[in-house]
Amino acid sequence: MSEVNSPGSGGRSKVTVDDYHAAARPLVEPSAWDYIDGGSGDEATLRENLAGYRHYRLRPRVLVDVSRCDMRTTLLGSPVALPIAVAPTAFHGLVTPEAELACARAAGEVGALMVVSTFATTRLEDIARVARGPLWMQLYVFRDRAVSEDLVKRAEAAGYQALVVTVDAPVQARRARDLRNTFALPPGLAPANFAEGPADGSSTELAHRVAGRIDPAFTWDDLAWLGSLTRLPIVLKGILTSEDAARAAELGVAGIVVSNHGGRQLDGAVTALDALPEVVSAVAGRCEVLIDGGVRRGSDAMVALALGARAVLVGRPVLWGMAVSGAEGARDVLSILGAELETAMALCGRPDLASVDASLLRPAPWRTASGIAGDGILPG
Ligand SMILES: Cc1cc2nc3c(=O)[nH]c(=O)nc-3n(C[C@H](O)[C@H](O)[C@H](O)COP(=O)(O)O)c2cc1C
Ligand SMILES: O=C(O)C(=O)c1ccccc1
Repeated sequence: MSEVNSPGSGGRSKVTVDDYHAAARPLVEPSAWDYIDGGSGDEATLRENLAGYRHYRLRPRVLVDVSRCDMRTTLLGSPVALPIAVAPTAFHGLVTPEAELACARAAGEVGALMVVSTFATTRLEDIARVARGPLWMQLYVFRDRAVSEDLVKRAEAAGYQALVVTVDAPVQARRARDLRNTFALPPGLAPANFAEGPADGSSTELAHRVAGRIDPAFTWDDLAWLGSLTRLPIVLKGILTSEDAARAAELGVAGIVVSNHGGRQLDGAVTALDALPEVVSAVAGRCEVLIDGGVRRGSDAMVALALGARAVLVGRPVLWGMAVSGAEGARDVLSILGAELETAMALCGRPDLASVDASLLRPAPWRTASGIAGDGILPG
């Protein structure tokens, strides 16, 4: 039983990821809350990311021995206890003083992979020191290539096992909440991985100052340069089409994260869940395919796995957990998702990840009837 139980309440107060969402809100400074919770444009894609998981119904099989459900897998060769990983999110210091160290400890305790953001508020070496599970380093490629090169070398030296290059943010989207709030990091908080400190806590319009250093001219042709810097496998995060997925696979990337950046970049973009089948089919097993955006239940993760994802990443929920109770809260959020996935697999008669396949799903009836998607929505 978790320590996050409030004493005398007669039970656990937070048993779902949404419970953490509600509990975190009053604990986070309002402009930081908007930065975390918000999206771009009309936030249509942000909403769709959640709604998209309701487009499927489950086809449970029964009389299968589910006395033990095995959620273990590997991600680019690293063993993990569950196919649910921590997405890279900037500035963990906004939600807990232990910042990324809390997150790394939580991921380690549950045996999950953590992807560390370029804009972490803790040095990547310090995160590696407390980590007990695999770490991947998320990379933005900057106009000043020497800054990115330094990050790559340091990540490799510190034992990170892959580079996750984010490709859906050549420019920062307009996020109305942040613009209205003139969102800035509080004094004393800054990205920790740049020697020269690209933004100090007192700067206004932080996102633009920091994101303005990202090189909008970075293209496919530059990936060879990146590959020449490192022996780490390269994962591209933010792919949403079969065309780009095929191109990535041809270039030999090790993985793809199908993602619309949690509805924070291109508003109106397809959901990652909708894009997943075409990406899986285009790469045809040549690289690993992960997905993120809107996973709030273990059963959501199961749907993504059934559509061909090897793992899902979760972003905001981990931040909510940390806002409530640091490492303990993040661990509880990941544990809740793991327990829900395990239960869903058992109730579907799928005792291991290999048995979580497209036969588990059918489109929700309204979705077929409305003609939004009928034939061809499911792979195979
Ligand atoms: C507060 C916040 C900061 C983020 N920072 C980064 C980042 O630095 N690099 C990156 O590639 N993605 C970043 N993302 C996107 C996440 O990696 C992920 O794609 C998204 O949060 C997944 O959606 P979810 O929050 O619904 O799980 C960020 C997301 C949030 C919410
Ligand atoms: O906020 C984000 O989603 C993000 O990816 C980002 C981009 C630049 C600086 C900090 C975070």
